[in-house]
Order: sequence, then structure tokens, then C-alpha cells
Amino acid sequence: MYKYHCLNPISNVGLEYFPGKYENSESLEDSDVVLVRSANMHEMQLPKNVVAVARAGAGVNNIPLEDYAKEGVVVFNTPGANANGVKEMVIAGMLLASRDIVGGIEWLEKQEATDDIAKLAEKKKKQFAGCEISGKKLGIIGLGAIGVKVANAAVHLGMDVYGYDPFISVDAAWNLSRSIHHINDLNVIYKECDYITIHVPLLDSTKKMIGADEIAQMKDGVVLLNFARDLLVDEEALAEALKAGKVKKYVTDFANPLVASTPNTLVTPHLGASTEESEDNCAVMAVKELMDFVENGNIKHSVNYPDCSAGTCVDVGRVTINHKNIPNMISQFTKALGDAGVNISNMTNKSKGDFAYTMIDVSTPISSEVTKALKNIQGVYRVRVIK
Ligand SMILES: NC(=O)C1=CN([C@@H]2O[C@H](COP(=O)(O)OP(=O)(O)OC[C@H]3O[C@@H](n4cnc5c(N)ncnc54)[C@H](O)[C@@H]3O)[C@@H](O)[C@H]2O)C=CC1
Ligand SMILES: O=C(O)C(=O)COP(=O)(O)O
Repeated sequence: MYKYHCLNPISNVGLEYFPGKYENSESLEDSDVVLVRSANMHEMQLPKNVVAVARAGAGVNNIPLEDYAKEGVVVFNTPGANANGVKEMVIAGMLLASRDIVGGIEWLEKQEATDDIAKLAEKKKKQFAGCEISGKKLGIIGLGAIGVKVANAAVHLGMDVYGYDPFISVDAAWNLSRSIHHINDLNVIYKECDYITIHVPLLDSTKKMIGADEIAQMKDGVVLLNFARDLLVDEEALAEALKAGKVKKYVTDFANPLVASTPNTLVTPHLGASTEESEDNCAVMAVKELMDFVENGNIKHSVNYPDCSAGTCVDVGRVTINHKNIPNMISQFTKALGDAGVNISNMTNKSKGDFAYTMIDVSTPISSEVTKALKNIQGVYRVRVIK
């Protein structure tokens, strides 16, 4: 029996993929794996029995990836599973920033439902008039799962789209409409675009990447959309630009005291991925990743370990080792197994940054002494006997 714990509510459509041998545990303490959405795990002490964390979503800035990797805890996310939900919010955000739909609805809600309401509305409507997005220039920073979908949708809506992503994946590039201008210099986007939307992960290198200098370059009356993370933008500088009318609207999915009290902001309560479809997609993907890891030791879509797969074990046994990415590890593993008379039938090793993962299939059973010998090798973070 395996136990999983959910730190946030996770869609049942996903959880139902767990077969009977998995049990939902109310307690983190006795769990083998953890599912999470946006709960902050930075101050959380993970019990030793937890072998993996799956983020049912894209952003992993709420998880201490390196600390967990050093404890041999593999962290997964669900790339692309909620991208369409966010894309639709971005399109909605552009429309809400262009026409005073919110103002019009709020005005109408305050009116008495009298016979002359239609006449009154016709008289008032010019106050809520706006512009269309068709024909306008949209700049997209980050052409990953979300950025690509936004770019393609915006093209279909008649926008002239500029995209920037120095690390674009081959897959993303294949999926991108050919009519998008591929920009190598972010300043072009700042200078040319009427709408700018950011879709990059929050990293040390991207924190406050849109600051006072970037805003100063932007066109007067630009609309900035942020459905990625608030800390990507220097919101103090932005608040000044909003007050001065330099930036027409800031559409953000991340509430904080500053944006909640700044004029010309449209703030939504982190709704980007809050659709039935996105929640189901993320949960299904996260559960499948965890099951494959727990039962086979395979890693797919990890953000702190390399992807590494050996299929299903068809031999007598399988052992997996999370370890430091340093020389001489594999020779020590094979020696420990060889000294115990264990024959290796298949082995795969992958590395990513400072961390590596080795999967070994064997034709003779793995004893607790061999497991102990592997654990004692310097640089080994975790050893799991899968079979
Ligand atoms: N509001 C919401 O509910 C949601 C927000 N998000 C946020 O959106 C972010 C992006 O999500 P996805 O598109 O699914 O991730 P992704 O990983 O598919 O795409 C991110 C892209 O950003 C690019 N990138 C990284 N650094 C960059 C830089 N300095 N300049 C330009 N491009 C850069 C990468 O090359 C990659 O193509 C997530 O990290 C998360 O923070 C994601 C899903 C839901
Ligand atoms: O996937 C992401 O990065 C998100 O921001 C979505 O967060 P959520 O799962 O809605 O708490």
C-alpha cells in the first residue's frame, strides 16, 4: 500500500487514476508522495519517507527544488497541462483592458431596474467605449507552453505578434505560427508593442525583469499583462507609471497590497489555471508521473532531477539511486553489486546540473546489505529498491 498526501485540493479526475493500492492520507508524516498546487513548501520539513512531490501545475517557485534534490526527493510538474486555461485568461485580460466592460457592468448593477434603463444605458455607453485588439501589436516574453498558445490565438484575432524567448524549445518553435515575428532583442518589444504579456518562470535571473528602465522604453498607453508571477515585475516602478498614465492598464493574476491599491489595475485572484479542464489535466498528469516513479522508478517531467526511464522491470530486481553528479559514482555502484555477486542486466544513468539518477536492473535479488553498501557511498542521496 502506498500513501499520497494533497497539500492543496487536487481534482478527483486525477486522483481516481490511483488504483486501490494507493491511499489518500490526511497526514504528510506517513506519506510516500505529495501532490501540491500553490502551497508554499519552502518552510516545510518533508518527512524522510516522502520520495516525490508532484506540482499539479507549471510554476515551481513554491518548492525548494535543490534542497529536496539533496534529500533524494524528485519534484515533478505538469508541463502544458494548464496552458490553455491561462491562454484564455490572457485573451480575456487584453479585452478587459481595451474596453471598459467591467466599468459598464458595475455601472449597470448599480441602476434601478426601471422602464427607462435601456434609454439610460444608451446614453451612458460612450463612457465605457474602448478600442479593438485586432491590428494592434502584441509582445510576448517567454514562448513556452502558454506563450505559444497566446501567440497563435492572438494571430487569429488579427494581432501583429512579436515573440521573445532565447531558450525556446524545439517543440514550442514547431508549434508557433509562422506569422509571428521572432525577436532577439527585448527592447524591440518594449518600444513597438501596444500590449505586452510575460510568460516566463520566476527564477533569480527573471526576478524584476520588467523594471523602471524597461517601462520607460514602452509606448505611452501600453497595456501590461502578468499571468506568470508578480515578482517578475518591479511593481513599485509600475505603480508610478500607472499613476502617471504611461501604462494604461496592468492586468495581473496576483493580488498583493500594492496592486490592490493602485489605479488602472485589473487584478484577478490567481485564476489562470482555475478551470475544470486545467485542474483535471494537471491532476491526471501529476498522478501518472507519481505512479510511474513509485512503481517503476521512472522519471518524466522532473524539475530537479533528469528525466530517466527504463520502462517496466522485467528482471528479478530494480534499484534506483539519486546521487551527486560527480565522477566515479557508477563504478562504485557496480563494484558494490559485483562484490555481492549481483549480476546487472540493464543500467541507465542520466544527469542534470548537480544531480544524477541511476537505474539498475539485476538478475539476482538485492539484499539489505547491498542496499546499505550503496547508501554508504559518498554522494548518494537515496537508494530505492523498486523490485
Ligand atoms: N496564472 C496562472 O494560474 C499560471 C501561471 N503560470 C506561470 O507561467 C509561467 C510559464 O508557464 P508555461 O508557459 O507553462 O512554462 P514553460 O516552461 O512552458 O515556458 C516558459 C518559457 O519561458 C522561457 N524563458 C525562460 N527565461 C526566459 C527569459 N529570461 N526571457 C524569455 N523567455 C524565457 C523558457 O525558455 C520557456 O520557453 C510558469 O512558470 C508560471 O509561473 C503557469 C500556469 C498557470
Ligand atoms: O501552474 C501554475 O504555475 C500556476 O500558477 C497555477 O497555480 P494553481 O495550481 O492554480 O494554484
